[in-house]
Amino acid sequence: MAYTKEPDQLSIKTNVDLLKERQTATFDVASLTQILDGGKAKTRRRKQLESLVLSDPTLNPLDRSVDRLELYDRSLRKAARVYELKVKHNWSPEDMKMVLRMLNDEHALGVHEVMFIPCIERLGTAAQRAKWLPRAHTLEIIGTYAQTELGHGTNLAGLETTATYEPSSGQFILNTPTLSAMKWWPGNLAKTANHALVLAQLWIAGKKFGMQAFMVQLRSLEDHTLLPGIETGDIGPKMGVPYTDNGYLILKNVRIPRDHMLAGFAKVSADGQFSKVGSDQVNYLTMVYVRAKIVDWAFNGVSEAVTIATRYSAARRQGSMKPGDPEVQIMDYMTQQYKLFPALAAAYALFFAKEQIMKEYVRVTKEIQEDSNFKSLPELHSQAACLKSFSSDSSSHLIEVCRRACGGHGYLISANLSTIGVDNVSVVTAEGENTVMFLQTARYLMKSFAKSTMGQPLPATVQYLSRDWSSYECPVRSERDCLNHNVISDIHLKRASYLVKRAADHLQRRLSAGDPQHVAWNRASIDLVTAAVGHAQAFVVCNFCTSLSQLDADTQILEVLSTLCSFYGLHLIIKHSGEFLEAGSISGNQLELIRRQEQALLAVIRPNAVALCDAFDYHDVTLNSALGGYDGNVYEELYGRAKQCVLNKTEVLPSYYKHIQPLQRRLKARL
Ligand SMILES: CCCCCCCC/C=C\CCCCCCCCCCCCCCCC(=O)SCCNC(=O)CCNC(=O)[C@H](O)C(C)(C)COP(=O)(O)OP(=O)(O)OC[C@H]1O[C@@H](n2cnc3c(N)ncnc32)[C@H](O)[C@@H]1OP(=O)(O)O
Ligand SMILES: Cc1cc2nc3c(=O)[nH]c(=O)nc-3n(C[C@H](O)[C@H](O)[C@H](O)COP(=O)(O)OP(=O)(O)OC[C@H]3O[C@@H](n4cnc5c(N)ncnc54)[C@H](O)[C@@H]3O)c2cc1C
Repeated sequence: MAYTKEPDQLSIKTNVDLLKERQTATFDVASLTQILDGGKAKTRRRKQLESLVLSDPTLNPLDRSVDRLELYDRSLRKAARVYELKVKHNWSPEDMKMVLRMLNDEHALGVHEVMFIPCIERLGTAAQRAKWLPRAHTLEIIGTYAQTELGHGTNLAGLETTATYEPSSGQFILNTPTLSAMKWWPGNLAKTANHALVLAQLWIAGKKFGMQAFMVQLRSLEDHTLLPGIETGDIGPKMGVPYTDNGYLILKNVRIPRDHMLAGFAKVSADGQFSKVGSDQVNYLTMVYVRAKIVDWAFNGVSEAVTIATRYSAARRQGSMKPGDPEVQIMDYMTQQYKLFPALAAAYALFFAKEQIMKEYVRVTKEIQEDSNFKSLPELHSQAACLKSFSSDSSSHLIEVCRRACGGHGYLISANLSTIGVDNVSVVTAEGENTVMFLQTARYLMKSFAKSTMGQPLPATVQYLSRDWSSYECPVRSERDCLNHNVISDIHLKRASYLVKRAADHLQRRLSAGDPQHVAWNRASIDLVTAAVGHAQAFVVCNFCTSLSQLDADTQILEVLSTLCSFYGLHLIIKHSGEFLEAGSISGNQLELIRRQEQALLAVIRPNAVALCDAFDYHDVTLNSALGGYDGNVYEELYGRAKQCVLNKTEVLPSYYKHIQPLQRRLKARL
């Protein structure tokens, strides 16, 4: 099977059409891969890890169509193996990131890795970090992040789990007071974790002090049995991520010591005095981190899906343009290019967006942790919220477009597009439901807009709101003008600024009509979400342009990416043309020029499409797709995998002897 081979060794057998596609590339794929990896040394390191990890028999992906228990067992086996290798080879956090990405079909310990550990790192004191992190890194303690409850996920103020401080014993007593207060959803909670960071309302002497994070041991470290007062279980099968044991948790008078409240920013003294440093929202920092990570996962999802669909579209021939002519590669159809290339462009746009938001996250958390400076937190929250939502909305849509672009074969599990899609769609809801997150950004935009009208300075991401747009005139006069990145950026910023003002005006109109603030907010919320989406798109497009202007790459790579960037910006304008026209960003004539240029760019992108996917450098094992292998031998692969299907294990199945043969005999006997 091709998925056990090194892609580099496959060129002799490669599908001829794919080979030709690679010959038309105008840039050096390996150099672009190095840029995407963050440098030559990182590519080399990733390749080293790849040959170690992906040739490991325990970690080799298998068909997913097995039962839940087997899936859980297999993914835990893989996770255990990853940790064994991590300790053996002393992998750095950067190495772990690469390994998780190459094994992206299963993350049995995902919440431990992505939420539990980061939460201790961000919200714990130095002593707490020293106490728990080494044990977490060696899996002596396996943790979950238990925040969401049956009754409340979005509205954190509504969480009902209580942690009541008792000065006489110096302990917190944790309780689940109602059915709706039971924790519901946390990954790794049901069966895997032996500890949980439980987010609960802190009560001291009858007074509530808001949500805090408490370290609670759930299971014995000897035999993994549940401790007294703890009830957990799995919440049942889900649409995707079947390998994760998302769980429920009921706490009955569970006592923990005072130093088990994460106290980096809030403390309870022995006699029950509560004190805090900086913003209340600092407890939400782990969520900001995961939202930034989700931009990265969205990038992974789209880049994988588009690699599969593009290679398949090069290898697949069906129909001819002119009757009697040989059949064409399906990628020759313009409509097919119009499915694939927006996804390809979005993948690169999201790559640069995730780089930027992660950089900001590191900068701002450093300011918070080292200088107790919370100044940039609101802007970071606003950006993480809208980018999380925009990227996961885009990836869910585009992965499905890629699946459909593969016709009937795209519907097979062996194409792996359904799995990539259904896993990816979970992050539309997880870590802050997208509409709710867009509304958080809108809240920041409304405040920023108000500041701009008062002439106050604004942070970088919203500075465009302070610009005087009254003299703006879109300079597009020809199709060629449409390629200019400054022009494209301005068109997007003008539209975003209009949508923010439109939402602010709506809000003000409601308030002037006498609506209380919360009523006005709800009535204006559709426009508010639209404004946040426009803001996110403008950011992603401008950031793509700026990132390219700063990129250290050869001219061929810059040229190809520049085309892709223009296409992405123009495509979004076409998709939301009504808003751009209404905003006065462009005129009707300019819209027509943009449409022509957008479509003309498909032919410019086409020769590099396969190479741009190759540059993501996904190993065949990681893609695990019969349609998306590097060698493009799609039919051999489909047939090979079909032969492995459990129904094909015997020529005649026992079910035939059980159900059909006796019936046939009975029916025949009646005649
Ligand atoms: C899920 C499976 C993933 C599969 C991935 C598939 C793809 C894989 C591909 C590649 C893989 C690569 C390897 C990766 C390995 C993967 C492992 C996966 C495992 C981990 C997955 C974990 C995912 C999910 C986990 C969770 O869901 S945890 C729970 C998350 N919960 C939420 O997000 C709750 C949402 N609600 C809120 O955030 C808030 O309550 C609210 C809605 C923002 C409202 O806040 P509040 O009640 O305080 O009210 P407001 O009045 O609105 O706000 C008051 C002020 O506070 C400001 N604010 C709010 N939030 C924040 C914040 N976070 N930071 C800073 N400031 C904040 C707000 O702006 C207000 O400010 P003001 O100045 O205006 O007053
Ligand atoms: C795969 C997966 C993994 C998860 N992992 C974890 C985990 O590890 N730990 C954990 O604690 N949680 C986890 N969760 C829970 C997740 O964080 C919540 O489901 C999520 O935050 C959404 O909250 P909710 O379910 O309460 O949705 P709701 O808030 O009930 O959303 C339902 C609808 O109501 C709308 N809505 C709600 N509030 C508003 C508002 N204020 N304004 C406008 N519209 C609104 C939403 O837009 C949505 O359309 C996970 C969820 C999933 C799906």
